[in-house]
Amino acid sequence: MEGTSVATPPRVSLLNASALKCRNNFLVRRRSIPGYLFENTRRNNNAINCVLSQESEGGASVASSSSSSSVDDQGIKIRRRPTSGPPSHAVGPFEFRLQNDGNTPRNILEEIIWNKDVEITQLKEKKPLYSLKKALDTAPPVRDFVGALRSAYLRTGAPALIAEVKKASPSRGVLREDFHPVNIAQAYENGGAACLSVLTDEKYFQGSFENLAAIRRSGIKRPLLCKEFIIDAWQIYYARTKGADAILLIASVLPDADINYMSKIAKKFGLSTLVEVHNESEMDRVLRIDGIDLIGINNRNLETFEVDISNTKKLLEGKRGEIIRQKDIIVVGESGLFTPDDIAYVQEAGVKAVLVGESLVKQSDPGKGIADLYGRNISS
Ligand SMILES: O=C(O)c1ccccc1NCC(=O)[C@H](O)[C@H](O)COP(=O)(O)O
Repeated sequence: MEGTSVATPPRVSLLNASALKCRNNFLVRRRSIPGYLFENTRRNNNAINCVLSQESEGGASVASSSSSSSVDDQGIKIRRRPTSGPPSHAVGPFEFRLQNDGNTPRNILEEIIWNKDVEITQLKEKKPLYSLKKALDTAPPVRDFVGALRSAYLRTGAPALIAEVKKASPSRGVLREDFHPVNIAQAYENGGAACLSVLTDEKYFQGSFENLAAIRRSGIKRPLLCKEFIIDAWQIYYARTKGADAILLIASVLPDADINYMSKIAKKFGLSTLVEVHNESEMDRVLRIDGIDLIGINNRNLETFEVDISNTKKLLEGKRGEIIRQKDIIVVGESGLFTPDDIAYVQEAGVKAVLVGESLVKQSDPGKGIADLYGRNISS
């Protein structure tokens, strides 16, 4: 049934309906965001979420964004959710899914985001924003993620290491069977990692928010990046309740207005925001967003899984590199880093930090893996 187009009834987006509701009974103002949200959310939980969703749908953005381009101009190819009708239909014992329709993810990243959309909707039902307030008030203090990277870079003269606690991934399958996140985190800290990245997505990476919380509770001193696919501001609050010190925003998924707004929410909590790009267009977008001080260049194409560390060099050349230096932005080289030559290559390109998962987590002694990766001991 390749390419078969099936007429589907026009779908009244629930979002639009709630947005109307939102406008009728709720004026959204941006004062102290977290406090404001709690002050009003009890009465209008959906209203806040509808505004966030409205922004994420590229609707009228409430948060001011320094980028004036529309969502369409931003070249974002990842669709937030299926575009029409049910994802598939069953005939007797068989389930049919039309090819090339709006309901089949075009790549793994889009599949992850569509799954995340459903997952977060269900989580928000169970734990509405106002219910997180007590957990937020008792969360462990935030640690300076960017400050730790800067200190490590100055101490060692090499790119600071963000070591990733990752059991599995879509591109590489299970990386480590005997996966004990706290032990791995401890080995990373002993080996000289400046910060840690903890995968919290369960379905595609076998991670969890409980891993993040357990590492935070264990006494590990290194700041923690919650490696989650963020599509809704609620996830920022939830990550903080689990002890996150930094969050990840992916430019190929989020419009500028969402990156702008969500990074401001993060800043309200003292969290750092790592904004991840993969190509020149995404880099140019992010460089126009005020207040971004940490940019990750992913050498892995999250749609094709192709990994090429020259991508880091490409995105730091010329004017882009100049702007980054002028704005004192820390750039993190991410993915596909296995040897001292790889580290030297991205450092030469201009990164001051690297994010490394596979080449470390697969080691029987991940701490020793760090010394092998750098060609020397970088622990303090
Ligand atoms: O790694 C994947 O297969 C993947 C697929 C879709 C979205 C994200 C994915 N990985 C996240 C990362 O970018 C890596 O975990 C991180 O950069 C570390 O990469 P590596 O050192 O190559 O494990």
